[in-house]
Amino acid sequence: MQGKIIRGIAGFYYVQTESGVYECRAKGIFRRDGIKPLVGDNVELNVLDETEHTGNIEKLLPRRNALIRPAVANIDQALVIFAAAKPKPNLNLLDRFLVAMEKQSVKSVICFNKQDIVEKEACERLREIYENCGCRVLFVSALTQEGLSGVRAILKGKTTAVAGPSGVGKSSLVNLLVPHAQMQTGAISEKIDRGKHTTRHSEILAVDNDTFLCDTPGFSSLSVWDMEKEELKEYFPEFAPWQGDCRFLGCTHTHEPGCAVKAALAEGKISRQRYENYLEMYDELKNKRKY
Ligand SMILES: Nc1nc2c(ncn2[C@@H]2O[C@H](COP(=O)(O)OP(=O)(O)OP(=O)(O)O)[C@@H](O)[C@H]2O)c(=O)[nH]1
Ligand SMILES: [Zn+2]
Repeated sequence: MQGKIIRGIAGFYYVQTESGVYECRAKGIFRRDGIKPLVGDNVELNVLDETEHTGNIEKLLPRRNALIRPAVANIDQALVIFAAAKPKPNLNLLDRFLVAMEKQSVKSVICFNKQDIVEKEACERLREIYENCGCRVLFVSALTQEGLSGVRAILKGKTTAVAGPSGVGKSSLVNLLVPHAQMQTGAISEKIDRGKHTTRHSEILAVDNDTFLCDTPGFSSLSVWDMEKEELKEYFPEFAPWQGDCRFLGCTHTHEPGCAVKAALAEGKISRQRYENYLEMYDELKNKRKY
């Protein structure tokens, strides 16, 4: 039987199949291939006990991708949720997340929640900042449910990593998108009490048979990346149209004369907010060996 690992905890993997969730071990896989199964992996499993719903994972099916942070396989896209206000969106944090996803070749969709408590102008401002960043930008309200059908359409048929800082309404949105979310996680936690005391791992919620949401904890630990400072500019898609016009090959767009990215910035073609966050991250990467 085939299924998808939706949760991994204390050596057990919970595999969603057509006939429900199976609690599995994966000893053979690790011994044979040295690969640790990830949440999101599609697997071939062998049922051990049909009434107990236990099994053994026999084989990992080929992975499309495997993210390091969050540790999850076969992600199609990321939905990054911030509040348009309350809390005021930390755009520096948002840009860090977008960079982390770009680096892992995963497209992000930006979702600003709490649309109901902000003026239209505030939304427009946010839209302008992110209009050229290569991501779709959605405005929603978990309170009024405005914009929710747009989110549903984007999720349909895909496995989406959902991320966002605390207090932005992530749980409220996930509960609307997956009405049985509480039940899905509750049922598993009940079976394995220890789960409550171990560190939180990524877990996947089934919206329907081919639509999955992956709740990704650890959002604030995005400060150190494994990259050279020269690489960072690749992850700001709005720089791409101008990169080739800089005077110097390998221009970092920070201090060089004849920089076409800075010229585009001066003309308002690149968002100042985004550019400043680029500079800040660049400095951080430049200084990282000092720490
Ligand atoms: N006005 C307004 N308030 C909202 C909306 N969505 C959520 N809230 C409120 O914002 C607060 C935080 O919502 P949660 O869903 O718990 O947020 P969270 O992001 O899951 O936060 P953590 O549990 O800390 O991770 C709650 O008081 C919600 O009622 C919204 O669309 N509009
Ligand atoms: Zn340049």
